[in-house]
Amino acid sequence: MSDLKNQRCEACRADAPKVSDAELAELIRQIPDWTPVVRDGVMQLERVFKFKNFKQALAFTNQVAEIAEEEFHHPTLITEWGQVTVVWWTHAIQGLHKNDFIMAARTDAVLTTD
Ligand SMILES: C[C@H](O)[C@H](O)[C@H]1CNC2=NC(N)=NC(=O)C2=N1
Repeated sequence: MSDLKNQRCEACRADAPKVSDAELAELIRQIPDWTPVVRDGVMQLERVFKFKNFKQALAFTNQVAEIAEEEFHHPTLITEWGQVTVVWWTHAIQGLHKNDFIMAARTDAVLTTD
């Protein structure tokens, strides 16, 4: 199976299944810097990226926004001085889909393509 970061999101329908516990265990190994969190009963993937200042944080935010638009799959982005919190989950299924793991890997790849 190719790396997550080289995969594309699939169109996600409301009846798409959430990842299983076994899939979660396998997929999270490929994005070790991300943490599964549950908020209001919805499982999400979260990572905090640190930067030297607000300008760098904002530039990274915009790069993540670009890939989100490319895949039409969108994160929560909290942009602050020196850090950006990125949270991925699939609203349509109120949980985690493989798309969220692909986008987390694509987010990590933004850092290495500057
Ligand atoms: C209409 C609906 O918002 C769109 O199909 C897309 C937009 N971006 C999205 N992003 C995320 N994370 N989950 C979605 O379910 C989603 N749906």
